[in-house]
Amino acid sequence: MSYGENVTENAVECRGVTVKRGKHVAIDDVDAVVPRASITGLLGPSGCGKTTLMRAVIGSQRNVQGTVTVFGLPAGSAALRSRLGYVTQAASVYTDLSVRENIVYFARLQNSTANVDEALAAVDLVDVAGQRAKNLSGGQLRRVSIASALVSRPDLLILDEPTVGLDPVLRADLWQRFRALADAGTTLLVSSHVMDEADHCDGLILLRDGKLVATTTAAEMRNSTGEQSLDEAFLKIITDTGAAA
Ligand SMILES: Nc1ncnc2c1ncn2[C@@H]1O[C@H](COP(=O)(O)OP(=O)(O)OP(=O)(O)O)[C@@H](O)[C@H]1O
Repeated sequence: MSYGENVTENAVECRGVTVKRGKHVAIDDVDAVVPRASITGLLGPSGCGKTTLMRAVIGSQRNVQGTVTVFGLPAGSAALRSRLGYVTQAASVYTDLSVRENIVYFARLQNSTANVDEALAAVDLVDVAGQRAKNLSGGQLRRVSIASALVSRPDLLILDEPTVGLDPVLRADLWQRFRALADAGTTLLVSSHVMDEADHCDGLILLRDGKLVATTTAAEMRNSTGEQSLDEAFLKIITDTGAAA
């Protein structure tokens, strides 16, 4: 049985989702689910539609056909706003403010600053909380963005390429933190164009050219193809499924 087929408690369900951006079909009839309290990787080459699908889940994407439900409600419902955190590829950080002030700002938008320390600790920013954001490294800035989303304690955290450009140590550290969040009950949907990141995910949604290639796991990718390298396994899967055409 494929990953997710028998899960009743899905955080996200996409059925027959198609998104046209201009004349281009960015997402083409995609069915996929994101189980609760787990890490789902949304993987595929650059331009395959990862951001578009995430925006459909957030409810910010126009021209979405098919159905996208989040915690049983239509994507974009007002009742979902406080339950979702979305971290885009571009860091959304006020560089003139300190790290803590950034997090407090986003906390105030949610009417509660109760979780500021918790959010800073979750991404290991406590030691630099007083520093101006403009003096931070790229990896630290990325973590400020994540903390800004975490401060509202979202049930579903959507992260668009959070590890891109980070060194291997920082990448591993971030994945550990994502795992801790999932273990504590948060659902994570994480995009990446790096197949190796599949090993950190409980389940995978593989996309290519807007089409669903497979819903699977890293272990299943290796087993079904006999390839140890996930890049090679992905290539074999798209060849075998005809998605390479
Ligand atoms: N505003 C837009 N108008 C028309 N087409 C767009 C627009 N934004 C994106 N696209 C196209 O939609 C497709 C999917 O883009 P999307 O950003 O979702 O892919 P992605 O997998 O997230 O890529 P990346 O990893 O490079 O961010 C691409 O072919 C892209 O060129």
